[in-house]
Amino acid sequence: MSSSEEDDFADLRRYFNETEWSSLAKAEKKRYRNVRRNHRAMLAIGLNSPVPAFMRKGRPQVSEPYNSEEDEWTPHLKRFPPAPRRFQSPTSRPARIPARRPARIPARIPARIPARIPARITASSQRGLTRRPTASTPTEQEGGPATPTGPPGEGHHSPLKPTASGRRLETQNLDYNSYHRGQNLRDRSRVSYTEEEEPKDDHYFFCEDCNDFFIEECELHGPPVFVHDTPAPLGVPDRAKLTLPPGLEVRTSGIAVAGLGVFNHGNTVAVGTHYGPYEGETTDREQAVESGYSWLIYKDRLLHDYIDAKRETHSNWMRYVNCARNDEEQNLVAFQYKGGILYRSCKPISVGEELLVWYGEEYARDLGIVFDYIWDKKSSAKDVNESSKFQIYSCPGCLFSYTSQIYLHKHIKRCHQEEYVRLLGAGEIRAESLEISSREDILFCDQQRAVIT
Ligand SMILES: C[S@@+](CC[C@H](N)C(=O)[O-])C[C@H]1O[C@@H](n2cnc3c(N)ncnc32)[C@H](O)[C@@H]1O
Repeated sequence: MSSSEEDDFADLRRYFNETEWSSLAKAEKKRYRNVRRNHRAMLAIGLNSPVPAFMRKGRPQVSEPYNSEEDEWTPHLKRFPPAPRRFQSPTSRPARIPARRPARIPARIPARIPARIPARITASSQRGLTRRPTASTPTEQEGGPATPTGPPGEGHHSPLKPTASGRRLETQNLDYNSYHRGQNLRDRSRVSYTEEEEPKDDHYFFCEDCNDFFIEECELHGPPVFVHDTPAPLGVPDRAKLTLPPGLEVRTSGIAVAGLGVFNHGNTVAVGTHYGPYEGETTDREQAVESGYSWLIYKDRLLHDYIDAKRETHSNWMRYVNCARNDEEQNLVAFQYKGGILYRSCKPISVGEELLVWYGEEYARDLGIVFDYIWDKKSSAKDVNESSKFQIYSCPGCLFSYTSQIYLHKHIKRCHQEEYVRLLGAGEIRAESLEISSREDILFCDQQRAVIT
């Protein structure tokens, strides 16, 4: 890059003033350009890429040059939470899936899951952390370090981990422990950091248009739009339905086996519309795991609550929102805001369309929810009528279900040997079509036997 190109920072003018820019070394300027280019490239191909710290609005102005390790952690930059995660295609997961463990609670949550408890409990991906210089002595609680030696937060979690706000605590700890600071050969003063929970790490909204966080209002699009619940006294029968905001209704879901769901019957819901908070009773882990209606709410790194909407008398309409089975279907994102769970529309929701949020892969799996493993754009469920055409093929031996019979048969072949042999004998399965390719994401269940290939 020529020096005039280097000095022309029009592309990065949003993020630096002239003084800051001129104080940067050539390599640092190049690096910021690369970071921005990579971030955009990842977004362009549909990957979840947290907005690099220097590109976030509201970053504090600095009086010294930016640290070139900013992408990992820059002490003088305030850290902002990573972008909320969206539906993650099951095909992006490793082919082999751990057997189901009944005690797991999904953090219905992407980690914010909007992280769910392996039964719909998840951690908030909208978590940001700051650190302050101090000595660090790791202590253990819930299997994780109280004062992790490495930085958590954005940019360091695998984008393939399940959670939009639904990351599991174990995953977080793993990330802390496995984090290694990049080597920097340049002179710099070294300090050791103890992690300090940024007190307002769930005080951010996210603008779907700018792909950026904001606190009170987005610079370009203003304050967040909220649709409020209809007030209803706590404890009255059917309270959850009474709280439905105007324009929404509860009726049989377009997903064949899902029970009730929430539909838009008012005007088209614009992108960036907020609902919530999710209402329910604070409960313990055991009950949350059993419920099917709980979210995990992070209070700080080590403490969390479980909010359970099982009782219709003590919850709101959000308990009826079902889980999207694929990217196309998802029109709501769950995230943690000020200690509660909000849903935000991530695409326009037409009249007649069902509201569908992503619970987090693990939680959904624990609930036996069907994913579209062989998602075909041509037959995508764009509306309720189409989605109700889905044929569900359920495994007689476990909870897993598929939208393709051949995938169900492959699952039976893999996990339920006796049933497989029986179906073969009865002529209900034809062995020749059941080769399992390494690219196929066939679920293992806890009744898994020998793998027959
Ligand atoms: C939070 S509740 C949603 C409301 C629920 N449908 C009802 O009638 O009360 C979660 C439960 O709905 C069902 N569910 C949600 N999404 C589903 C999906 N995509 N496929 C199948 N069942 C689903 C599961 O039984 C799950 O335990």
